[in-house]
Amino acid sequence: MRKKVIAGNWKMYKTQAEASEFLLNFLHTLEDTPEDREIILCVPFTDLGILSKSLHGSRVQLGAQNVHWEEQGAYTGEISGPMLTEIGVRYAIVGHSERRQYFNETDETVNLRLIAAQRYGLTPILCVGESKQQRDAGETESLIISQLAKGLEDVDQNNVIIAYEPIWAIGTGDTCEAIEANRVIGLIRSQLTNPDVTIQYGGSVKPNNIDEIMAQPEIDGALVGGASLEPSSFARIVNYK
Ligand SMILES: O=C(CO)COP(=O)(O)O
Repeated sequence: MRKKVIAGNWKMYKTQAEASEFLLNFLHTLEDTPEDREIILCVPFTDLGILSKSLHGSRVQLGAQNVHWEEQGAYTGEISGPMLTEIGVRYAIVGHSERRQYFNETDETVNLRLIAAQRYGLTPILCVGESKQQRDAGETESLIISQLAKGLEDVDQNNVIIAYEPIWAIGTGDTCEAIEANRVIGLIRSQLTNPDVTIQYGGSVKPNNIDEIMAQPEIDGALVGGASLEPSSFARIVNYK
């Protein structure tokens, strides 16, 4: 059975005070959440310490939004795997389209980060997905196959999550049709050596579309941006039917 995983990606939102306030209003909503699903919050680096303490003993796991490939070194602005695992972080998003677009992340650096995440005991969440221009040009399939081949080289597929995030659906309210997301995720699965990898959909996931998304046979979870910032909307998503 593939694991169901709902992850929030807070991006560059929430101070420590705001993060604590979120938890006050969120954790009690998990009382009746079915055991079959895992819940992750991927938060800014500055929130990790305080959330690690507050989430101790809860069923919510902690994730970072990036991780460097070296254990330590002269890499201003970066963070290493051991720095994350030391404070209880279990997951790290790698290769998010915002990193690829604004911070020059390439398939090669994404691959290095994935391998390092695993080496230091983290489970990486690899993001792949096409732009509107690439979709309109009919390049979706070839792009995703290429991102997977390069990103997953020498990566252990027993310890990775993949998120299909079409760039045109991120932050736009323009969700990919559930059936189309299911088709692309099926394509992703066909490229893997381990068919049991958890594959999420991300891009304008909201309380009003999560049930349809999670009803698709290939989709094992969601990577949620904007709707994970508000306790009640993230609670509704986590408690999908
Ligand atoms: O980028 C995303 C999650 O990583 C998706 O963001 P939104 O849910 O805000 O569209």
